[in-house]
Amino acid sequence: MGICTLIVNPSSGGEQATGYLDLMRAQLSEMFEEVTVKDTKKQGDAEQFAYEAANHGHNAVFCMGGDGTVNETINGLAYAGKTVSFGFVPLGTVNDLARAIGIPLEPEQAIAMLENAALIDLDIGKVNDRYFVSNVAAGAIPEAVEGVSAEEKTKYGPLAYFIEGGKALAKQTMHRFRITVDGETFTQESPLILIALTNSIASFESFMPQAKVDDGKIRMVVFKGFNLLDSMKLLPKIIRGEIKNSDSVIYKSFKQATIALEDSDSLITNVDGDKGPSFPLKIEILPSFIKVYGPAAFV
Ligand SMILES: Nc1ncnc2c1ncn2[C@@H]1O[C@H](COP(=O)(O)OP(=O)(O)OP(=O)(O)O)[C@@H](O)[C@H]1O
Repeated sequence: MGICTLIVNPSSGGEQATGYLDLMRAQLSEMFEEVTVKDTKKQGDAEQFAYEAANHGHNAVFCMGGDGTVNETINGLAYAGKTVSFGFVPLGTVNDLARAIGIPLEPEQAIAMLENAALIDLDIGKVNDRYFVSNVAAGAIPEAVEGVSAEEKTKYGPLAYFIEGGKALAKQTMHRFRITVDGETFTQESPLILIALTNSIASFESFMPQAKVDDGKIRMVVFKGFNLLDSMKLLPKIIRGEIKNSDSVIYKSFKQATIALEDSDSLITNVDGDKGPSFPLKIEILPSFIKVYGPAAFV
């Protein structure tokens, strides 16, 4: 049966984690001989706990938290470089990876799903020295998202990001990027670059419908500068999942890319919802890097 660690972020998703702990522990006890529970206290704890669990021979690491906790746990496992399965109960505001795999967003159902779960191959990405499971963004929206407080997230959910993101895009702060994707180089002025591993970005499940979690590819959307008319045309395309066909963006799918900033060196990036590394960015795919517990129907 093996042994596992359960990492709990008590602060995530409006502090619900502790309320589901007993249920989760009971479920994991059915699946593993021994369950070690670790509570995070601050940034970096989930990564450290996952790293240690992998190095101490645990067969699986689970976490309960938002996208930040999922990202940290994956980073810990990736740095440990051991074959360890991963599972999670989504408790955040956005939960892009859960949406991508079809893990129920209702915590009790996500826990119950583990009873008959399948292990699903998951690609992960690497941006500079950080790993990611869902997305990397650079430009106006990440700058704005940095300003979204925990209170706003709890109050408005994903809408908080859209309100701030919309305000930022309206300001149209453009940057000049030099981008190389799989050996092809181009430059483009853009207010926003989005890099996606999953179909769901910032909880928008139809953003990139063609993205599969194990297709060995990363997608990049470089927005060109746009006026009000362009954005009115773009929005229905985003909603219908057809953004790649829009004249207002450059769309690429790739395995490896570099993105340099030509006009300044201090643009904020966002990786899986939290602050990411600085430019230049080197991005690559690690195909089917880890196995994640997901609904059997997904396979
Ligand atoms: N005990 C704690 N108290 C306060 N903050 C914590 C604690 N443990 C971890 N953290 C912080 O919480 C961050 C991650 O939060 P997480 O993303 O999991 O939840 P969330 O913010 O509710 O979800 P989302 O990112 O989807 O909005 C970590 O990066 C860490 O900085």
